[in-house]
Amino acid sequence: MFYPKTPFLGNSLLEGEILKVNSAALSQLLEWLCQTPRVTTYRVNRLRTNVDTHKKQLKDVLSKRYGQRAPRIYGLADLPEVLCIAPLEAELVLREPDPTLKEIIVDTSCGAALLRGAHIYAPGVLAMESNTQLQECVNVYADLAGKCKRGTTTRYESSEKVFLGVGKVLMQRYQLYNNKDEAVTGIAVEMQSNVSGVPSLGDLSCADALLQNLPSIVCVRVLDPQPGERILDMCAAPGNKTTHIAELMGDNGCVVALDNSASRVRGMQTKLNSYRSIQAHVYDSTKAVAASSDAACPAAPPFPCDSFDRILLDAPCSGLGNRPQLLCSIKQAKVLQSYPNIQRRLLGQAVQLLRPGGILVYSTCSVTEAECEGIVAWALRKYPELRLVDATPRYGGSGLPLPDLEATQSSLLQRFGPCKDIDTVGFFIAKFQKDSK
Ligand SMILES: C[S@@+](CC[C@H](N)C(=O)[O-])C[C@H]1O[C@@H](n2cnc3c(N)ncnc32)[C@H](O)[C@@H]1O
Repeated sequence: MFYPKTPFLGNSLLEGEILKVNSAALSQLLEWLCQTPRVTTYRVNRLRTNVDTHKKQLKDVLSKRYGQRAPRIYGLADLPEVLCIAPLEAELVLREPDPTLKEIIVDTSCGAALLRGAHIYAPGVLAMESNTQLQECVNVYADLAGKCKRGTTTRYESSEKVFLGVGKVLMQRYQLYNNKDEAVTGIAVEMQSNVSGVPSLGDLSCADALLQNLPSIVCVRVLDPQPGERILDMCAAPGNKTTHIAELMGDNGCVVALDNSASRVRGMQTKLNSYRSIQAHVYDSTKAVAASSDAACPAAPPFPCDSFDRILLDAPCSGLGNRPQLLCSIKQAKVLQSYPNIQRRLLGQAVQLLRPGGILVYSTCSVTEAECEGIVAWALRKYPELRLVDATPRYGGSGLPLPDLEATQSSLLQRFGPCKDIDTVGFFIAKFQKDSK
């Protein structure tokens, strides 16, 4: 069965941008990006509930679905708010399509989500064969070639379609494609099983617990927010790290959440409203430093220099760490090359806004040297007042070596990449401290 070994379908120009110095590690990285992280993680909101109570609720859901063979739920030593769901036993993992079933085709981003346990939402369905009935089981494929037209009624033949699993149809063709006036929403196909072995449960996020990638959880732990502090989250939407910051502070202190996308800030507002410590603003963080530093610290941006105890810069990035990537949506090298520029501008503002002795965490869900270690090397050159501190708790590996980053420095960084001990998305975390004056 065909399965990609690179998300770039052999676009060597783009591949060459990813690891320019550590190019020997590239082919392993590309293949790893195409594979699915098999452990599911939820972050429990311990301001609202107890982890054991939530574990029991998850256990009930899994037992109802898988009976005696329900996958294990377990915690992690340094992250008491985390619950992990193990993958299914090997015998329960689907390998081949059932030749008696009809087919549906989904786009590659929908395909990636279903490999991580999601169901299929209506916009992701490209093709459904005629006469497919409600409740009928179908083989689900992703279209890597990008040539399947939305609404196709016949079987889509392509050497670049990838079998992903079997699902039960909840919406028929006319519901998916006949309504030209408004976008169709909701679950179109409920997955029964997939080829990755991640339980197909859909997103069980609720006010008590959030489905979140492990490195994102580790990132906020590395920031180590403390009750009563003033903390800036410079690129906050959809607010998943912001709420974690507030939870670790016991909702006691001030978390300023900025994002330059009005729609994304609107989208996270309801979630943030239940935390009294969080204030969100639509704002361009490349302009977050006030021209004059005379005034007392205002409630809204721009802010005077030295205003924050800790800053999280979870920067806009290429997103190349997301897994699985069946097909990368970035097609041009210049798009990849554009990210370090905005990352440097945001980091420059962060250094000014941080008080002496304060902590700055820089993170990306990317794996390119330029967006990760390259930014750290640049920051250490440009801002002598910054020094690296160990990015703990440590679940990922060290940073990659670069000519202008000493080995002792890269060992303080945390990079989530191909690794035998932990199977998660690609991610990068650097922790800096600003010298006390
Ligand atoms: C990686 S996402 C942040 C994810 C978020 N920290 C979380 O964990 O939920 C990057 C965000 O940066 C925002 N962004 C991009 N440029 C920005 C800018 N100049 N100022 C503020 N936010 C920006 C984007 O709108 C996007 O929401």
